[in-house]
Amino acid sequence: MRNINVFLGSQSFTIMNDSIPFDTVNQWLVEELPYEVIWFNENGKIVYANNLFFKKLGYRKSELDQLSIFDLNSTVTEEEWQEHWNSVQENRIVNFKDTHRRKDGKLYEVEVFAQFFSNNGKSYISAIINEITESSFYRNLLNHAERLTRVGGWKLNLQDGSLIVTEEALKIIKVDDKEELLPGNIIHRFKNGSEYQGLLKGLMRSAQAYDVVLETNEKPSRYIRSAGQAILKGKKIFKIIGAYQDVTELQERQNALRLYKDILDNAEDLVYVYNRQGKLIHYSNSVAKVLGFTRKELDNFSIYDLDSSITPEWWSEHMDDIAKNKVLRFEWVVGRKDGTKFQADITANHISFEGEDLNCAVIRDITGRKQRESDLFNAFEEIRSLKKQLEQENEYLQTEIKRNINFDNIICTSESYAKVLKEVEKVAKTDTTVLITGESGTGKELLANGIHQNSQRNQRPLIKVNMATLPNELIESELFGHKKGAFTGATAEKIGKFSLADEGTIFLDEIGEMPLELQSKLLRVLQEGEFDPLGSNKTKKVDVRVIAATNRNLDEMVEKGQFREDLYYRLNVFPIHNIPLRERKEDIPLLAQFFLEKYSTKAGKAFRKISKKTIDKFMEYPFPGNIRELENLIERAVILEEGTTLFPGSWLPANNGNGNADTTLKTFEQVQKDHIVRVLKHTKGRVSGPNGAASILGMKDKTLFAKMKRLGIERQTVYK
Ligand SMILES: Nc1ncnc2c1ncn2[C@@H]1O[C@H](COP(=O)(O)OP(=O)(O)OP(=O)(O)O)[C@@H](O)[C@H]1O
Repeated sequence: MRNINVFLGSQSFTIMNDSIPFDTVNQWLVEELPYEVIWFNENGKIVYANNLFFKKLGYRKSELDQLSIFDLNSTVTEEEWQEHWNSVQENRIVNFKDTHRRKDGKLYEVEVFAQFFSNNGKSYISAIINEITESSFYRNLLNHAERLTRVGGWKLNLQDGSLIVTEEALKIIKVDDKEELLPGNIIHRFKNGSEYQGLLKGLMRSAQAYDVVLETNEKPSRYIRSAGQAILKGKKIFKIIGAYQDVTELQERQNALRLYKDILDNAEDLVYVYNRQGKLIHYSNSVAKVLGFTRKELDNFSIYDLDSSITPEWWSEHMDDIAKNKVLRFEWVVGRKDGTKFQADITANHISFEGEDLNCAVIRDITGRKQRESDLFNAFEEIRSLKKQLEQENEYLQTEIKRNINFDNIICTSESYAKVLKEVEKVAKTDTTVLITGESGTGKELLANGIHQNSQRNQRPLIKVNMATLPNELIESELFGHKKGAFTGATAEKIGKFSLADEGTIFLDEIGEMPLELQSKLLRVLQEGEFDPLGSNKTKKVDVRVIAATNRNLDEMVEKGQFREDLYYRLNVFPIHNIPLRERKEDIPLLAQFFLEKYSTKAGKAFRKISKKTIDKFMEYPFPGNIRELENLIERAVILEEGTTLFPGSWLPANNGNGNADTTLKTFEQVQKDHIVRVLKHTKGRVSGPNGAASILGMKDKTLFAKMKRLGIERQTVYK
């Protein structure tokens, strides 16, 4: 058997000459060749044509009998055909270019390889035809594609060392001489040259293909993709071919993408990408780190695995919302694998990627921020409440200052009162509740003040409340405060005196006047240190020292059921009894001198002394209004008299010395009642003002009113 090798450009193939007529395999091969194959006999008649021939020229196979070279080439004469036959017979293979005609008359350029052969005593020409226009078109197309994709090729024949390179390959490597592309030269052009050298060796020695991206040594560097493959002849490596492609732009884009991915992955915020079905299709490293899931778990997760409260309906609406608004921002509680949760701020961005709606959610843990916000809010609330408290304390202190009460000036020379002051000194240092009893004007408030000033609470206020001067219905709100709208007229919130006195002392004057129904509330503060402001369901806690005072007999009131026994015992922990002035008369001269100096200075008078006679008068007088009465008496005298010494005058009480006999027969309350009635008669029923009964009795107006009410004295009746 003799093989005939047919070369077509760079392609080559073999047909087996002895096998005509074909065996099945060979016929199939020729039939399907990508070239037209035609056999002519000596007359130019076509005896065989393959599939491509019929397809290209437009003839049906049944028309083969009528076809000859003259149909294919209308310009050929019979003589020319004969000459051609002879030439092919002589040269065995002839190669030429020609123009052929299709059935529809259209002409096309061809390259023909004609070959002479004989079979069973008959001779034929076999022509293998290739359309030139088509192959040059492909070549052109390839050139364009090479430039477009910046791909250049090379081929190295290992047998003879010959190297073929395309122009684009030279351009990519930026050299003119193709020798520069030889393995020994090219490797120096890349940063990782030794690695590339290894790849080329592997290709040449053991046909190991490669496809890598190399970075050039230039400045700025470029990225060149290099792929190589071996062509084998049997087992022997015969040629190696390869391609270079400049992928700098692509690589830079990829580098940038990698950078973005790195940034995303290492961001503290959690980044998720979900699709419409809720599938988690991308997530940053932080998601696994913060939530505690493994990557394997997350890879198979959907939004429903991460948040069981989400339903498909909700998710679908959420995705619609994001698609409509492009960005949505909201707060959400995010759960971790271990069941713990954190407050998050979520920004959900709509992304349309390859025709799919995606939700890229950036999640920020705002637990710290929330805590700071709440701390700030609480601090603000505290400041607001402290400010209010300070304002009210200030207001209170302002009124106290206006009242001009002497805090430190306790005058004493009597032994009996010195004992009282000793008790005050002892109890002051403790936090014990003190009950000061004694008649009106004996200096109970002064003692309370002394206790507070000498206690550890003296940096905080001493808050005073007089039960007798307050209408019953206001006592509760005055003591415990009220919320806005707690009762008609409560137009604003009011902080009660107990709150104002927090960490300080409260002085509850005339405690005996406290309404029974409120006594339990006071007991609760004394025992638990807590109370509920009017109209509020929020219990307040306070740390207040209580000093109570009364001029009434609480023992008796308890017996009569007018005062709670438990409260009485709670108040009476440390009783201090203030002695009436008539029982410590030795204090009168000193007190009188003290008040003279005080009011003289105030009125701009020259008084320095009190005459012996005046003092004697004082000593005879029982002073039912106690020290306050003495003080008021001197104040009045200083206004009325002139000079440096205070002599007796009309300002002295008229009944001076007379009342003593009667008082022994009557209760003190009765004496008080008689005295008040007498003074009221004297003032013609007037209570207030400089010549009113309160002033003469040395009492505050309100105290006198309260006293009159308690003793059943009616102003009008008295006057009539
Ligand atoms: N020992 C004292 N030295 C100087 N001044 C005194 C003394 N005791 C009382 N006073 C003065 O007498 C006046 C009446 O005192 P205070 O208001 O403390 O009496 P009270 O017992 O609380 O009266 P009431 O029961 O009517 O409220 C005040 O101006 C007070 O300064």
